[in-house]
Amino acid sequence: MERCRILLEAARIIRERKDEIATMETINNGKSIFEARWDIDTSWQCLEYYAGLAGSMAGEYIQLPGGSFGYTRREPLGVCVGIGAWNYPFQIACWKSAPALACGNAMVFKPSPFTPASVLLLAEIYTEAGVPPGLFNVVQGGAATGQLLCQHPDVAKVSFTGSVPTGMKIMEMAAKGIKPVTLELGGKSPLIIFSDCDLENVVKGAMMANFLTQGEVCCNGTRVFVQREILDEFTREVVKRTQKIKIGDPLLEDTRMGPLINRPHLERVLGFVKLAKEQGAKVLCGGDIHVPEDPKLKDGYYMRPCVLTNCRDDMTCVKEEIFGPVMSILPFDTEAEVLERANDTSFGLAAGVFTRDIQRAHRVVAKLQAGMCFINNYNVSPVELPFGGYKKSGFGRENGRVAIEYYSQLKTVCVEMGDVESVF
Ligand SMILES: NC(=O)C1=CN([C@@H]2O[C@H](COP(=O)(O)OP(=O)(O)OC[C@H]3O[C@@H](n4cnc5c(N)ncnc54)[C@H](O)[C@@H]3O)[C@@H](O)[C@H]2O)C=CC1
Repeated sequence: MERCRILLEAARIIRERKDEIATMETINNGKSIFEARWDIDTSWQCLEYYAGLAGSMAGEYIQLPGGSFGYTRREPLGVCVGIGAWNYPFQIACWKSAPALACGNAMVFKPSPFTPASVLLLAEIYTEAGVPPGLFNVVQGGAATGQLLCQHPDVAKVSFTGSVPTGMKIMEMAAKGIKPVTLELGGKSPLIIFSDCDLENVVKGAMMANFLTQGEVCCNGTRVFVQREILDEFTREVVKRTQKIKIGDPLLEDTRMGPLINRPHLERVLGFVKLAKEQGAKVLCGGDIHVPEDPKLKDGYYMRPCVLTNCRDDMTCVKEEIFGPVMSILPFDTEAEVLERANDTSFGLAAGVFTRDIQRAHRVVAKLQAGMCFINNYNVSPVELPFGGYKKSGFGRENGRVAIEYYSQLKTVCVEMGDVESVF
């Protein structure tokens, strides 16, 4: 209950300082202030959720013959390391630290060197809320710092959010110390749109699945499979709305897309668009640099969100994670065909299906190889629901009740009520 009270107080302070934290996050990452406020909301909600669970963690009592019994205790792991990506800096730190602290662990958190700032506010807030000194710590640095943390003999667990190649390295390092890991890695998720869908909702869903945080979202549904009957109508509408996205100074209220994280990443994303064209895709809009009218923004890493058509499943833009605002539209005819194509990837983070046919919706998600499936929506992230991947998108879960299992260990106690029966 003490952990609960402190986490609730931290959640209250985050709510109170929401605008300040969101502004810091926008400067940190480049996402629009509008979106940054959403991130801060899911952050304090996460603290509230685990505050609620902190006081209710319990073991099991198991009866054994002869009056003997066993019971289990859920115990903390010790010092947990959190390593974050740059796309949701504050939110990632909350999604990792809230269950870690609720379970009685300490956490050392290392943000991405591209977004070092906002997590310091979280550390300040935890201290103000009453988290004892040393229980939540921020260490700045890049890969070398991350490696030292993973290899440290006093570290009991590593929770990582980032790319697949780094995830592999983390797992290797953790293996040497037999440490459990949670890996939240990348994706190339399918969004399947059947012709019986509600078109207005589907267009909104496809935009949400592709263009939040400049498209730098791990669970984005970037392979948009559209049933052929509605292909033209959907494409027309999605292009029209994509062209209307307001790009510019992310601190302005009406901006919906800010700059990408840095120049090398912008060039990488533009490189994917160039390669897509060379491989035969057609750019229906965007995919090039955007220079805002405001002269002080002229060197910013802005690009216009891109919709690609004429795509094939073997193209690089359809196979690899771009991590930028690039949507690939892929026509399909039948349910069986689209399921096979949707699952034909080494990733498995998320998937979405839009249809008015309730039986089909559940039949399709049951067959999708993805840890997070959406029916008739996309990229909503209630903290009550577990989130995490299948296949190369990682394992372990964040959020939801199940995350408790990833930040605690189970002790079994066997109690004898009779005499010891010995064979000796
Ligand atoms: N599944 C998920 O929940 C999410 C996944 N991602 C994935 O993350 C990627 C983009 O984020 P990045 O920051 O570029 O990923 P990254 O893998 O380069 O870096 C992530 C973090 O790991 C650290 N790091 C890098 N090398 C390390 C090493 N050898 N040992 C220990 N730590 C190391 C970095 O400093 C950073 O803090 C994308 O591929 C995206 O899909 C991003 C956000 C959420």
